[in-house]
Amino acid sequence: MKSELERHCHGAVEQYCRWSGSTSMVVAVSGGVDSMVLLHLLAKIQPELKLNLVVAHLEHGLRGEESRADARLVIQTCERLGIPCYARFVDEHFWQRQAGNFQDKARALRYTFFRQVGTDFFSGRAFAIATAMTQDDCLEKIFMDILRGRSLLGSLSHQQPDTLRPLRTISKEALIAYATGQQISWREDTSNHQDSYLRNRVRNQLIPLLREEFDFQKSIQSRFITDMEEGMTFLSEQLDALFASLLREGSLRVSDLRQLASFPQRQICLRFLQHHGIPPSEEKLALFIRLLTTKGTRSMDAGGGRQLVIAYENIRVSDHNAVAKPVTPLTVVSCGEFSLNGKQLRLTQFTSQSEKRFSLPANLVIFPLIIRSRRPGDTLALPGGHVKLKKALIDRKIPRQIRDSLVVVENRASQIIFVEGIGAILPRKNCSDTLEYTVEIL
Ligand SMILES: Nc1ncnc2c1ncn2[C@@H]1O[C@H](COP(=O)(O)OP(=O)(O)OP(=O)(O)O)[C@@H](O)[C@H]1O
Repeated sequence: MKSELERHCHGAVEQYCRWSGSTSMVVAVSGGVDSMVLLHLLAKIQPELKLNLVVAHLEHGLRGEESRADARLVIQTCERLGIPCYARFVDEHFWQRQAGNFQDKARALRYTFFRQVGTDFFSGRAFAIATAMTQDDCLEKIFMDILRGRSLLGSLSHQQPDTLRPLRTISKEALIAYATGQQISWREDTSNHQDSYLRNRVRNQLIPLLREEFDFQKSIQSRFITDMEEGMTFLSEQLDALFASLLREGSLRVSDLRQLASFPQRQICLRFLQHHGIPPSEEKLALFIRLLTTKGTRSMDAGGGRQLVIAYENIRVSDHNAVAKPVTPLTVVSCGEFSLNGKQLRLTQFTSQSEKRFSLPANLVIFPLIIRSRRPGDTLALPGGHVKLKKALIDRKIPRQIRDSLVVVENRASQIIFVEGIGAILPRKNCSDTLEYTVEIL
């Protein structure tokens, strides 16, 4: 007979697997009661739902013997349950080199590690990260975001679609009762009792004070909170979809952003920075939004040697170093993957069309091909007639700064058959041959 908690977990995980189409999971286990219960619950339902589980534990290296004992408990429990476990031990000196909010840094480090474990263990196949966030954690997060003036979109929406939180409607009290009843061992993090972090002060002082006046169980389950959660999740998904519809070959149009109201405009800018792996900040976002209203070619430093460039009303991110770095000419006699000044060109003998992959008919792929930068006088044979490459790049609104670094592919008959940023150059609309090639810049 399954207990109520087991039934709940089974239902939540089954629903997630059906929705995502994947049964592979990285279970984030800290050794605390919440995640130890999650681990046992998932181990219990593993055979029925055919789950592929791997555990990830990050030892922050800040609580000496205490945190090493947490890691040992997680590793030993996994051995007993027959679940593979990856533990990463962080050197305490690592933290001395880190500036900014420690809790935010630690969280970012944990998620990078969880994703790395999943990518390695599941060899690039889709997987979810399962964490043991509880109802109490949700409430704490909402309070913290309000108090710090942060967007509630993060704490109230179900966040990234690759994250599973089957216990988010369960109280910590219920998890402790389950762990005690099932004799599940867990570790107490003594730093949770120290009030040096805002989160602990919210947990240890603010919440108990409010608990005297309010029934939290009722508040969390209230229509108001569930409406807010569902509303924020819906909004988040809509914004993701809007962003996906506006993004073209990694860039956005200023005119599309200008049409948006201030909230969605900010959210799309935020997603654009995240899409390019640029850590967003209030200052970067403010500058980005200011650039939308100025004229001409403009740019801002995005950090990490990268630049956000707006040219011809097209917004893209470029590498400082890659700007105008010409391609060293290369002659190729077969398909393959070729390194060109920090970029890779892949030429394969199958058809696969997508935003970044371009099909070339076999009658144009006459080896040897020359891969190079543009040259003065380069001309493209297009269905409407011959066009100077320079003009085609201007028409395509490709910024001047990057034109010399674009990859151009020429065949043995001295015909240009591909230009990065433009795509395949086909002289006739329908010039496909039976055998096709695919060219792609990575
Ligand atoms: N050191 C750790 N190693 C592995 N997993 C951890 C670790 N710390 C936290 N977790 C996982 O993250 C869950 C939530 O922990 P906590 O609320 O402290 O972190 P959070 O990152 O702010 O929360 P969330 O990611 O769920 O929004 C834990 O229940 C556990 O599943």
